[in-house]
Amino acid sequence: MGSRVSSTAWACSRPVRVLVSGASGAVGKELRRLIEADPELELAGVADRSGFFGSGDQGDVLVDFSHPALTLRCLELAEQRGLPLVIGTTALTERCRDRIEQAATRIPLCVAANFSVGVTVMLELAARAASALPTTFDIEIAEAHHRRKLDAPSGTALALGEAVAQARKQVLSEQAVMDRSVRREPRSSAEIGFQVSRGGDVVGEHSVQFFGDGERLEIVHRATDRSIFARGALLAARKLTERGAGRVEFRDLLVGEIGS
Ligand SMILES: NC(=O)C1=CN([C@@H]2O[C@H](COP(=O)(O)OP(=O)(O)OC[C@H]3O[C@@H](n4cnc5c(N)ncnc54)[C@H](OP(=O)(O)O)[C@@H]3O)[C@@H](O)[C@H]2O)C=CC1
Ligand SMILES: O=C(O)C1=N[C@H](C(=O)O)C[C@H](O)C1
Repeated sequence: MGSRVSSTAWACSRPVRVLVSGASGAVGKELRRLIEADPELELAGVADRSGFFGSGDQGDVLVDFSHPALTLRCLELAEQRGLPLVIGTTALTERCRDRIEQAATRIPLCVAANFSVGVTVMLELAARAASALPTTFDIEIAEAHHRRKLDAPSGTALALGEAVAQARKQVLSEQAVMDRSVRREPRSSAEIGFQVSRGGDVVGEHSVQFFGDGERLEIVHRATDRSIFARGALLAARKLTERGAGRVEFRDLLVGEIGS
């Protein structure tokens, strides 16, 4: 994936300059490591809690894996400078989401809760299973992450919830059950349940379970190396530098990179 030569790099015969937001974080470190190892990429500037990009940081694309407060500043900067923007940060606020819609009319944008190839395919498999199985099958989504993670359920778990809800023509917010301990009633088949585990150094695990009578179908993804997210985001970054304004889904940027 990462070894492909981007047409931008050829056309400009210089590396693609990447601004990294959240550079001191776990994914930010992976991004910096991959950029430094790739002659077609150059680290153009960094931002984290202690400082934002300077006026001298001239980039071709901005990649953000940080916190919604920093994401908002990245959206403002990208819009001001007309920079393509990749957002991996999860638990985005309504303000961020509104700003994303606004920015997408002016700059190329890719926002995904999970930049791994495996989860991108899993989202499609989960939707397919939800529409293929009878609606009597009960859906539960489970996720586990490292002890440092702030948001719950993960952005990926919520995206999986959206995928299965849409496939069943449901609205996730009306069917999501986050805490069963406050309920004293049998489960309805329309519910979509969520379970969250936090501990240790788990990179990220997600499962969608379809419980029938006498059978259970499970779709599981386990991330064991955080570089998968950074690699996917840098692929998106290169591709965005070749596109015009508008929001694009990560799965659409993978066309031609992975199987159909
Ligand atoms: N889409 C995907 O594929 C993936 C998404 N993620 C998401 O990316 C984000 C970052 O994850 P991860 O790298 O593990 O997190 P870390 O906690 O390791 O890093 C967070 C980064 O954001 C900065 N930051 C945190 N809070 C603030 C704040 N209030 N204002 C400004 N900057 C802040 C930190 O700066 P400092 O170090 O100075 O505190 C750090 O650079 C999360 O939202 C996570 O869910 C994670 C993995 C994959
Ligand atoms: O915070 C993390 O680590 C991760 N966050 C993303 C999410 O919230 O879905 C993706 C991945 O699972 C790792």
